[in-house]
Amino acid sequence: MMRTRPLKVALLGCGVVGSEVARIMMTHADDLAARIGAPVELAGVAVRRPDKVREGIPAELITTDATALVKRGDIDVVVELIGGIEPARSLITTAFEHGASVVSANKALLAQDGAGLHAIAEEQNKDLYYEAAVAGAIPLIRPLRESLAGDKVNRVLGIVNGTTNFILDKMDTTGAGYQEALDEASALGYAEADPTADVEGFDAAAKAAILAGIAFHTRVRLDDVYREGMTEVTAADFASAKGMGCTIKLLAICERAADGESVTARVHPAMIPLAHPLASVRGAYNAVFVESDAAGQLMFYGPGAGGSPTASAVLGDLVAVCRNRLSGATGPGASAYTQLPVSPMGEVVTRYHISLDVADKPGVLAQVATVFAEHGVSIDTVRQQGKDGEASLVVVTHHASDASLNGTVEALRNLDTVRGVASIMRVEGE
Ligand SMILES: NC(=O)c1ccc[n+]([C@@H]2O[C@H](COP(=O)([O-])OP(=O)(O)OC[C@H]3O[C@@H](n4cnc5c(N)ncnc54)[C@H](O)[C@@H]3O)[C@@H](O)[C@H]2O)c1
Ligand SMILES: N[C@@H](CCO)C(=O)O
Ligand code: NA
Repeated sequence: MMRTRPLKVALLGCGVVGSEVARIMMTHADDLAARIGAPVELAGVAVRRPDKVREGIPAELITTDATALVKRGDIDVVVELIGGIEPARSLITTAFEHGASVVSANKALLAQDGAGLHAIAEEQNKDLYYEAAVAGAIPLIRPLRESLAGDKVNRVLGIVNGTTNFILDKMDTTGAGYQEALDEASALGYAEADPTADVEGFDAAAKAAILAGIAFHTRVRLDDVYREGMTEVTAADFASAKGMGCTIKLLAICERAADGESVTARVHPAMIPLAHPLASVRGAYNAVFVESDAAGQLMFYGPGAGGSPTASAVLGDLVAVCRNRLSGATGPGASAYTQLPVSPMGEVVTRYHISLDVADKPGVLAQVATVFAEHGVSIDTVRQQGKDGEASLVVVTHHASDASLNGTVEALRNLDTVRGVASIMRVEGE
């Protein structure tokens, strides 16, 4: 039976995502009410610029006082779409303290203080949902938190940032320049307010922290995630990748150690074979593989950024939280009981593609090979191309630890015959 008293929703932030959430709430009000079992009413919208025209949103709902809105006491659900750490954190905390549950898309905040926010939500017996925070529209948080709650996840690997995938895809397929592609991603609403978060890998690292925490039932914070952005990836790197039958993607990789005693989480550009499904993830799409004991390998794929796709995930959470309010229940809270340590990047084992500029004279190849051997890094292939007395040497290794690889590269730099290390890139997906 339909309850007639509406559930009241406060929207904080009416930008790319917030405006789409408001639009869908208005245009799909009847369907949402039928699915929830009660009408949902947009009770207030906190904005920074009140004079901006916001089609479809009654002017009397607009306020610049977000704190007063979350303190009203009659709000059932606060939807936080401001982004950033403050005032988002204080507003969410105040919302819980004044009786509301919270839906957020704020990965930066959740990666920094998810545990603290979950603790307050639990204390107040309220929900904290954030499907939109990782991989946009793709259902990923809920499958990990609920569908896979009976399985043991060992690995989560994928593309979790739409902006950088869009840029790398453009650079690879159209030869577009980095800045041109970034400007287009920003105009399309994919990039963060400060796109440094995207291109330097902070956004993907925040998502990796959230995913690793949920997947391995442990606590992983942004600072625990090894991070390299994609600003240094060049057209020459793409040419090298092509030579190897690969392309380059910015990957997030979260792994449980083989002995099960620790985990790692990392974000960096990597070469992947063109035949790998991640190679054909184009534009702002995301794709994530989850590997678990019982299920085996699962792949989640879909739009990873943009107003409308992200709003889809927010609305899904809103419906779930509203249903919980009506039934007097709360959804699953934080699960960090395993308390596994996060190992440093040096312990990660993977393959490497190293491009060196060397002198083209007898014995150089042997010298270089000796350095690899001395550091216990086994070489898979070597390709040499001469150019005017100098040569370019491309070495692809077998699996080795990041620490051994770093030691190798440092020693190579000290060889007189090595003029420079042109690029080092990890090779994944083989
Ligand atoms: N755009 C996407 O594709 C996407 C996807 C997933 C998650 N997210 C996340 O969703 C959130 C919102 O992203 P967005 O793309 O809509 O950003 P946006 O910059 O377009 O919107 C944020 C809005 O919040 C407003 N705002 C800032 N401080 C405020 C305050 N104190 N009170 C009221 N309003 C305030 C800003 O004026 C702006 O309009 C962020 O956490 C972002 O990381 C975005
Ligand atoms: N800026 C983010 C938005 C989605 O989280 C991205 O490009 O993936
Ligand atoms: Na998602």
